[in-house]
Amino acid sequence: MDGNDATAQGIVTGGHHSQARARSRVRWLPRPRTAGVLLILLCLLLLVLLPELIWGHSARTPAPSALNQAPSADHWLGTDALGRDVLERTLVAGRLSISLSVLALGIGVVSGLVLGGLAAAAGRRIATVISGTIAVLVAFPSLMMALFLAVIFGSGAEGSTLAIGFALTPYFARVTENASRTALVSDYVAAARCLGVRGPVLYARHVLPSVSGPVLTSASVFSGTTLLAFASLSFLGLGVTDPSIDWGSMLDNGLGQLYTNPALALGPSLAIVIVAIAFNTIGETLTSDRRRRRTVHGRTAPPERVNDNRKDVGAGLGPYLLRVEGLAVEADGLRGGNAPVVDFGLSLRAGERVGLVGESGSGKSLSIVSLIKLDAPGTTAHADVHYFDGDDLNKIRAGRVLRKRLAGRIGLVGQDPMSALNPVVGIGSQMVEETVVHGHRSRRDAKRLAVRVLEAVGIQGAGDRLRSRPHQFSGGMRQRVAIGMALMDDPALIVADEPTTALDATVQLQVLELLRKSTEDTNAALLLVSHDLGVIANLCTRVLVMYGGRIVEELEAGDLRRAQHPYTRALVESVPDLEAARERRLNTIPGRPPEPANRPGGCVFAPRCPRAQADCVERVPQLEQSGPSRVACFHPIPDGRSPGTTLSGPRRDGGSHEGSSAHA
Ligand SMILES: Nc1ncnc2c1ncn2[C@@H]1O[C@H](COP(=O)(O)OP(=O)(O)OP(=O)(O)O)[C@@H](O)[C@H]1O
Repeated sequence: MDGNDATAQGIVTGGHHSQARARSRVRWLPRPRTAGVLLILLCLLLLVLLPELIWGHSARTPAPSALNQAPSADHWLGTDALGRDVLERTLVAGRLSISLSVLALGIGVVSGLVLGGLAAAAGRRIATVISGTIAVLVAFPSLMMALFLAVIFGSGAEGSTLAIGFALTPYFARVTENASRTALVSDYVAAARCLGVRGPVLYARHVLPSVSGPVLTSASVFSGTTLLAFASLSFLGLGVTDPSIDWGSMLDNGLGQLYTNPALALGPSLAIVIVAIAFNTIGETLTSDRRRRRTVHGRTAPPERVNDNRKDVGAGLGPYLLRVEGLAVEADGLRGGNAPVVDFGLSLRAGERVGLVGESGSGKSLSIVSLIKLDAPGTTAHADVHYFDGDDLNKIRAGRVLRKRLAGRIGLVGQDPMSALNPVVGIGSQMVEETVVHGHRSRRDAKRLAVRVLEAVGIQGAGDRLRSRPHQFSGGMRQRVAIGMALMDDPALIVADEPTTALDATVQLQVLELLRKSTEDTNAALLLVSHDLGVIANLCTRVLVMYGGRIVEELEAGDLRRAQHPYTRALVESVPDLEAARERRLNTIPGRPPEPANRPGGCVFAPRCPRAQADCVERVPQLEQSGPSRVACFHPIPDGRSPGTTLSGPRRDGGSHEGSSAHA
């Protein structure tokens, strides 16, 4: 083990306290970016309120003594054909331009919420019609739609506001529909339904709070577009008309004299660009704040994002981060019941750590790569329900669009850090490249971040190690680097596929602690695949047990010793226990899991199961609630009892008799 490895845990833990102190010191200071946005909002507000009060009259009153003057000390942007100061008019026009944009945005948001909510919650036929209509309307460019509607609603401030507002409706409806569908399949909505909450009340109380985040984020992003749409309509003579002024109508006037008095068009053009950038900056900040949580990089997050998934579960707040139902992975020639993965389902909340365990060949790897839309070669995956972080992945076109959408939101930590890192490229370049390619940061920022991440994962002298190649690190350090790489973009989900298999026992512990700390710091969810039940029990709160391509049991990690499925129990009893009597023989499970093509009918585990009975070979048991767990077994072990029959007992089928290690 490397010195770095030996001390890394201490560094990480020690750093925690000093970070906490630093955090408490700066808790009440707004981040520079937030302060910048507040400043922008204040400026916009002043722009809406003050110029009208100060120059409202003079900006509209002709001044025959100063017609068409060029920019000067008295008139910074010159005067127009009636002698009015262009700068004053530009500032006064801001009131209508900004307030009408906000109003149109409000119309778009409210109508989108209603339409999208109906598309998600109405009966199947109505929902299909509304959803289809939204899909068609979204396909139209919003400006074309606004032009079309402006003809219907008429020109002028009112008509153009309604036209632009309703032109935005389909976009907000689409966002609302997607977010509502995610919320509607959540457990807390099911629980509310059980309590008799229905209809609009259910929607307002339990669905709307989940929808409001993405809708508000979209609204801020669309605000820039709305402003430009107003300018375009006024420019075309369909928007604000004399004596009122907005930037679009000023542009309309200015363009006629572009060659004789260019400042006339320059004023409103600059104003549109500056305010559109301001709106988009606000939108971007909201978007990134929503995605980004407090991280090991030292950036901060809202206090409510601090890891506390129990609070989340208890209060039923927020939708799942990841929800998959009916996932099947088919390989060439292996379909239906013989597909490598059949009917896999998983719901994961932000900050939650879930373990996936099962013997080799049970389908763990295929399931997780399909969960994150990285289909293994030669296989195809499809799921009935597949939501991630507010996105319905079934609705996003596979390929580049999907990849771009998921970029940086999922961090993958593989088994072998050597194969995860390019051996001929310095680790700094690899870390920087990923995040720059995702378009999330400039190269310089990414480099600074890489140093902070490496420090956080316990690499000493991180700045100097950026140029080091993977072979210059020990195995444990390489895995730390791989974890650091996965954390670079602040992912919402970390998927770790047997991350400690290639490491020795002491380094394993440090890497697991690092994963725990990283997920706690960032509130990222963790899906951990491991053969080692001890690892899973130590790190995860919930465990999914796979066998023969299916989930056979889902239980709390603390309940593993009371597992009800004979397979899970056999796995648990095969783990050495320091408290158990030394003479106690460890269990082994006879035989080995069948290949997908040779799976028996009925319960796949039946041929190796000491509790199997006639019905087990006739039907496939489905995952059903049994006490606190969900079990797919016709004859589960009653809570607290031992399986009754030795698991290394005689076999019932003609399959292989080579005893497989009972370790998963
Ligand atoms: N491309 C493929 N085509 C056909 N069968 C496949 C393909 N990939 C995997 N399989 C089969 O699917 C089953 C599940 O494989 P998977 O790699 O998901 O298992 P696993 O539980 O992750 O095993 P391990 O723990 O050894 O990684 C295996 O029997 C494997 O042989």
